[in-house]
Parts: sequence; structure tokens; C-alpha cells
Amino acid sequence: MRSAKDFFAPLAVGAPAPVREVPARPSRAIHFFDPSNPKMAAKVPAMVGTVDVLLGNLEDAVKADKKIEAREGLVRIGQEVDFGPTQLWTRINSLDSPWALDDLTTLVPAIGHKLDVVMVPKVQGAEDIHYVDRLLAQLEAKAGLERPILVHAILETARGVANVEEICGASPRMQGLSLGPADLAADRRMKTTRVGGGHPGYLVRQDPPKGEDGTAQIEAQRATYQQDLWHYTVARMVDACAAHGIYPYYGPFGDITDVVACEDQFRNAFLLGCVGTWSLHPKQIAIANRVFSPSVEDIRHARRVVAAMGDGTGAVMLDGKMEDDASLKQCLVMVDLAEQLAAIDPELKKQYDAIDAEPQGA
Ligand SMILES: CC(=O)SCCNC(=O)CCNC(=O)[C@H](O)C(C)(C)COP(=O)(O)OP(=O)(O)OC[C@H]1O[C@@H](n2cnc3c(N)ncnc32)[C@H](O)[C@@H]1OP(=O)(O)O
Ligand SMILES: CC(=O)C(=O)O
Ligand SMILES: [Mg+2]
Repeated sequence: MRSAKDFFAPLAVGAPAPVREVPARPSRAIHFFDPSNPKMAAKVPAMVGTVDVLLGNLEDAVKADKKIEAREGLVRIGQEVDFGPTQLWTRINSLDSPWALDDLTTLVPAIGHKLDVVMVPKVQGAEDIHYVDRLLAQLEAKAGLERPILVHAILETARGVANVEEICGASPRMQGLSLGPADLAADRRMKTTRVGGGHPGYLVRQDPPKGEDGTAQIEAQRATYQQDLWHYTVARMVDACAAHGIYPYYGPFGDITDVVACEDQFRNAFLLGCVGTWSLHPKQIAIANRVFSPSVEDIRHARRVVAAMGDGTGAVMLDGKMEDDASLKQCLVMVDLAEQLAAIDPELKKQYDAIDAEPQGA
């Protein structure tokens, strides 16, 4: 294990100094595109400014015979497009694949100055992050980059979940984690065939009513409640990320047509502490932007609590409810997020600013 004193030293002579704090940049939707798909690639310039993160995907969903085309396509897009306020990320191929090394050694010299985050799939433990960490430092030094490229890991193996805390703390480059429900389900031998989302068979059932003789009527009509297959993993991921000052994300929702269930899954993740999610299709961007932006009602309430709490200590009553130091902290999470989002989203800024113009007591 590296000494705490060395943790923030560059891992290669001439590499940029590691960040001491991961920048809190809005990333409600990480929108995936396949740079080898001409139709998708052509849409990228017009998507700048409409989505927080554009991610050139090189891994799964890119055909094996298109891997080099995808990598070269991403280089071209990275060089030609002005990304303005939108972050540019990539998902490289898995570290045991024939492509991962060339992904990094090609992308960093060519577009490293524009790449904000490298997403690494199928991370098993800290050793995978250490490998990428050192390689990136060497490539950054060689390319003369002035700021470090951050690393995001996908949690999609049972071993990765077991090692989630050490993955989060493996490098100052660690920016965040995403849930990878498809590969994780396969690795765990779960019996699902979907990419994220729920399953009608994963449920609890209301207790049976009792008959007159006191026996359970198990054949009676009983309500069932579908449960969230991903709750445990998302909750672990949120805790590990919060403990290490990095950011948790839900991942893909594969049923592109079911925008309602998609929104529900995203909202569960938002409420549990995730800062964003993936978008696989243009129509998922608006869902993610809506869900991962605090509502006007929440911001109105949060600002009232902040105002009512004065110096931030003690307890007050507001609308019949107790507010104190701890509920104030929850409200500040919302208010801070709203400020970050308002800085990049003019429509949201208008909505949040309008709260100030409302009559007192509204
Ligand atoms: C488990 C995991 O690893 S998840 C992550 C990996 N998976 C991905 O990245 C998948 C990315 N998304 C896709 O490949 C596609 O959206 C698909 C295959 C799901 C659906 O694609 P299509 O059948 O073309 O969808 P659809 O016909 O609705 O597309 C409408 C338009 O949006 C475009 N489009 C679709 N997805 C995207 C995208 N992600 N980015 C930009 N444009 C897109 C299509 O090219 C099409 O363009 P056109 O109007 O010029 O013809
Ligand atoms: C996100 C991803 O890669 C997966 O679900 O497998
Ligand atoms: Mg995967």
C-alpha cells in the first residue's frame, strides 16, 4: 500500500499533480454513443450543451470488428468537436481484452487534453485501478498534459462489489462508480435477462387473510409488491463513494421504450444518493436531466429551512415539522446541487430563480 504522504505525488516524472478533490461537475446523464456508427457520430456536435457528459463507448455494444474504427472515430470527434460545457468521457475496453492498451496509448496522446474521464469496465479490485493509474501518468507525462485524466470504474463483477471500498480509494484519480447491472447479473449468476430495471418475479406478497377457523387462506387474492433487484448494490456503491469523496451513478436501463420504468429506476438512484445515470438513447437524456435535478418544490422547501435555521444550530418548527442541524444539512445538499446545475442549465436557473419572486409564505 502506498504511504499517505505519497498518495498525491504524480506516478510518473512530468505527469500532472493528482487532484486533491474531485471536481463536482454536473453529470446527470452520461450519454453513450458508438463512434464507429456514422449516424450516432454525426449527432454528437449537436448534442453538445444538451447533455452533461458525452461518452465515446469503445467496449460492449461496439462490434469486435469495429473496435479500431470506434477508437479512431473517437479521436476524430475529440479533435474536431468543441465540447464547450459538456464533458467528454470514454469507456475503454476491459483490461484483459486485446484492445484496452491501444485504447489508452492512442487516446491520451491524441485527445487527452479534452478527455475528462476514462471509464474502466469490469474492475475487480484496486490492482486494476493501480495499473490504469500508472499507465495514465506515463502517457500524460509523454503527452505533456497539464491536468490529470480522472478514472471511473464500473461495478459489474461480484469481486468488484466485494472490493468496492478499496476500488474507490485506490487512486486520487477515482471520480466515481457506475452500476453495471447486465454483466453483474451474469457474473453473479442471477436469473435475469434484462439490462437493469426490475423483474416481476422479484417480489414480496401480502400475508394471507385468516379464515373463520383461523387458518391462512393462501389461495386468496393477495397484493404483491415488486422489489428493486439493485437496491443492495446501489446502496453499497453510494456508501463507498461518499466515504471516499467520489460520485455514484446508476447505469444503463435497457428497455428504451419503457420511459416510465426508466424514470422510476433513475429516481430511486437519485433518492439513494446517485448524482447521475447513463443514457443509451437520445430520449433517455431528458429523463435523466429531469430526475437528477432537484425539483422546484424541494428547492423551495430547502431554502425555507436554510432561512429558518439562521446560524444552522438548534431546532425550529416549519409546517408542523421539526427541522434541525441534520435536516439543514440535507437541505444544503439540495441547494448546493441546484446552484451547480443552474450554472450550466439556463432553463433550470429560471425555475429556481422564480422561487425568489414568489410571495412570502407561498
Ligand atoms: C450493458 C451496457 O454496456 S450498456 C452500454 C452499451 N450500450 C450502448 O452504448 C447502446 C447505445 N445505444 C444504441 O446502440 C442504440 O440507441 C440502440 C441500438 C439501443 C437503438 O438504436 P436505434 O434502433 O437506431 O434507435 P432509434 O431508431 O430509436 O434511433 C433514432 C435515432 O437516434 C439515433 N441514436 C440512437 N441511439 C443513439 C445514441 N446513443 N446517441 C446518438 N444517437 C442515437 C439513431 O441513429 C437514429 O438516428 P436517425 O434518426 O438519424 O436514423
Ligand atoms: C453497464 C454495463 O456495462 C453492464 O451492465 O454490464
Ligand atoms: Mg458491462
